[in-house]
Amino acid sequence: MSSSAHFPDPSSFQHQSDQFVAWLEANTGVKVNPKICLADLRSTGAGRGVVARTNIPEGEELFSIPRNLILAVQNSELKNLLGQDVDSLGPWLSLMLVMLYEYSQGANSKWAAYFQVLPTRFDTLMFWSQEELHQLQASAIVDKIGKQGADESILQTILPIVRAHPGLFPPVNGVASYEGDAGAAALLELAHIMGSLIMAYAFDIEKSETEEDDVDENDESYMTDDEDEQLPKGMVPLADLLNADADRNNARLFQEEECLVMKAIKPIHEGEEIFNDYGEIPRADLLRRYGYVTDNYSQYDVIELPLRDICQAAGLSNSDVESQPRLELLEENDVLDDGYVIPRPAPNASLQDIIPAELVILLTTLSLTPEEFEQRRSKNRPPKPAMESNQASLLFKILQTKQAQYGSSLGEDMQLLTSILPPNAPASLDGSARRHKMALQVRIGEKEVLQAILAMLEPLVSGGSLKRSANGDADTRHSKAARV
Ligand SMILES: C[S@@+](CC[C@H](N)C(=O)[O-])C[C@H]1O[C@@H](n2cnc3c(N)ncnc32)[C@H](O)[C@@H]1O
Repeated sequence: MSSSAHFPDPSSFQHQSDQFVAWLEANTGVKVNPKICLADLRSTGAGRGVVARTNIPEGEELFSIPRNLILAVQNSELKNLLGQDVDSLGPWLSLMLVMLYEYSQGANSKWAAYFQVLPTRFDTLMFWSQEELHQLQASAIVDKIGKQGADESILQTILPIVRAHPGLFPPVNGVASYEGDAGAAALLELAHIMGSLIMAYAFDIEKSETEEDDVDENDESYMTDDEDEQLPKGMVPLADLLNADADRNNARLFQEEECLVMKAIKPIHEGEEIFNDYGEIPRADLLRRYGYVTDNYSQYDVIELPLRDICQAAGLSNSDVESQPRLELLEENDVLDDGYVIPRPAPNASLQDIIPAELVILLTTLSLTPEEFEQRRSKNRPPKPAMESNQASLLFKILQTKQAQYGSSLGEDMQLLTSILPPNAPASLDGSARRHKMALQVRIGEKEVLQAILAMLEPLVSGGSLKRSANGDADTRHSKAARV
């Protein structure tokens, strides 16, 4: 979140905040602790946020939102009006459809005042131009945006429903109709706003004990994400106006039987911002899902190595399991992945701490001589994960190749970052400059991880043998090292 540019009517920013709080407090069952307030943090690039007016002790309730005020499928009239099971669309698309419906009702929606404080523009990667995405260079995050899949889901699932019920979904924002290509494009744009709000604002809503546990197993077509649970999603007013901070997290949402309650999990001092937590996510994911980065998430930065790149570095012609017996052996034994994640090494971490065992097994399998591999294959037994010089050399080569794909060095990027943002520059940049800076931060983090792992591998590589690739090319000396 940046500045005014992200909100529909920035000139009424404070007025909208006041109206939102007034609406919220007018709802039965809502409790807002007078020790907190909604603050304008646009000058720091954080949009709205919640701040403590006075000291708050640990454990104190900050606010409580009754379950019936959550913007969710179960609370919207749409499920009664549509004549089809909205829940069956899955957590993402069902909430998207409900939000489209409620947004289209304008002032008649129960959540009209809530929509007024939600942004309509985002810096999440879904909205970056090709030129802006190019700034992320070789980051694996570029392949995870899922824009095409999201477009398809919206056009194939949401658009037909909207077109079949023009009375429920009157076109908004000056659009004449959702028919034709122009109508489809308009709906796509609006649906992406709702999808992005869900991605950055929604909570997974645990069912209360009295509700039936009838969760459907549906595909999450909006996202290419990692969520495997299928809890319904909901927009929780006020709870989602808390910003997040990896180090300064001081509040948590507790899902109780009747209400969702935000509580202080640490003493909070007067004037301090109240922060939620997004978990241990790398800055690349922070950018993809939430559209911002801060340095204190750099501790969670990772480097991701696609299987394709590993196979290429090992001299395989492709990474198709069917045509590569070595991959087939691993697949059959359930130890093959599409890609491998290596975290930023903590101080004093060993290779064993950071290199996933599955990756070491892959490196070992790719380093076997043809004879060794045939032995393994005949027993259908993959090798044990042991990081020796061969594996280290192959990984070293893979990481060097990855490093070269970025197109600029860590040193060059650091210089560029300083030139973009001298120490006394304002905290918030706007538009493309802001995106450029965030892309730089992400790729700097990944290059730092690469450099750190290369340095850790160096002694094993130089003290050990030469590389031995999948085709069994020469191996000279052996040196045992870390067992992973
Ligand atoms: C759940 S909302 C929080 C409320 C939001 N600030 C607003 O004004 O609507 C999440 C969004 O807030 C912004 N955000 C959250 N934490 C932030 C932080 N520490 N610094 C800057 N922006 C932050 C990001 O744009 C993110 O997508």
